[in-house]
Amino acid sequence: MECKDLENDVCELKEMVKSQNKRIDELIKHIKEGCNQLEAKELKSSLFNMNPYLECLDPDILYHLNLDTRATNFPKVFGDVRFVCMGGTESRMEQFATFIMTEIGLKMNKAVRLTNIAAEAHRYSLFKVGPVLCASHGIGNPSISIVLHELLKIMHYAKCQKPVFFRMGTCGGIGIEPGTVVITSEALDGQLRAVYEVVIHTEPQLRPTVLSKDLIRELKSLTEPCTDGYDTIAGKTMCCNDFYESQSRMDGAFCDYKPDQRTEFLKRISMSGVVNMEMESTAFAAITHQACIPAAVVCVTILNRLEGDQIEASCERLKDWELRPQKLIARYIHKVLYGGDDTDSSNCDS
Ligand SMILES: O=P(O)(O)O[C@H]1O[C@H](CO)[C@@H](O)[C@H]1O
Ligand SMILES: O=c1cc[nH]c(=O)[nH]1
Repeated sequence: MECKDLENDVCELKEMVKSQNKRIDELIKHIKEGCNQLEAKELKSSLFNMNPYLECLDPDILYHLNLDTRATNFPKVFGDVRFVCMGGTESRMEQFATFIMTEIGLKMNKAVRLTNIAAEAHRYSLFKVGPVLCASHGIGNPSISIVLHELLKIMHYAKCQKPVFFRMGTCGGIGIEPGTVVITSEALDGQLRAVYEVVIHTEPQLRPTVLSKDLIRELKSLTEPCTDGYDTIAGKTMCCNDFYESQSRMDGAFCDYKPDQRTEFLKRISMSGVVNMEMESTAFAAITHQACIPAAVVCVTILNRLEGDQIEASCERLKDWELRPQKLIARYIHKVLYGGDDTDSSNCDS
């Protein structure tokens, strides 16, 4: 390489570092200041269809997160949140919070651990890293729906602008290599309907499960097939209300069907485009859609259900696989924060 080329490269690199540092400084300033109080007074959150009776509550107690609107200044503490990342377990979300901190250029003393804001409630975990809020949601639609209600109220009270929600999970793959990452294109319930059923006053209400097509496209564009070393695909997800019978496993405590019925079921759903099964995507998609929040579900397959029911991968392998959805979502967040991208999409039109 010529000296001149080298000099040019160094100059370019210096410029890049300078501009990144500037963005990081802006980010830190924004976090330190929280929401400008004056601005916050005039602003409303960008969420739609919120409960009109919330205005009557003073305080509103977010019981499962150990937060209340009188004790916490929501705009100040949560006003800068732009990304809400959710996953089943507390340890995954703490790990992601620590990972995303480095990814977005924030630092913490190595001897210090992130604080779980919701620890005292002993239900879910909640970690805040600058504009990223990380929450665990437990197992199943009822569990994720409770924490989603409370997270949406946080966004609403904090007057958050255009937050984007992600679920990063594990799942059973249907006919795909374990370790594959699946971005959900459609979230279907156990009857293959693109709805989330909520029974209110004994009547079932069917709410559409709509995920952001823009976000799916954007996430797909951030995969690096040649260097990632695994596939990332988009496909339909079946959301089941149970891990065993609803997912047609033969290894639950009860089993009223025969192996050939299991095979027929898995092949049938595979033929209809289902590539994976998990347990929260319909509630996640419907609830975020109801508030017009763009959202995406990214799960790693930890077994191929056409080959068995038991999860036989080692703990090390599972840990490594769990990182895959996290890396993709981190790339998205990094791009939005530093790539000059705009998250200006809502989840109401598709
Ligand atoms: O890995 P998480 O996010 O918990 O997701 C999947 O794993 C759990 C079952 O083991 C269900 O919650 C399912 O949706
Ligand atoms: O098979 C699986 C694996 C993870 N999560 C599920 O719900 N099912």
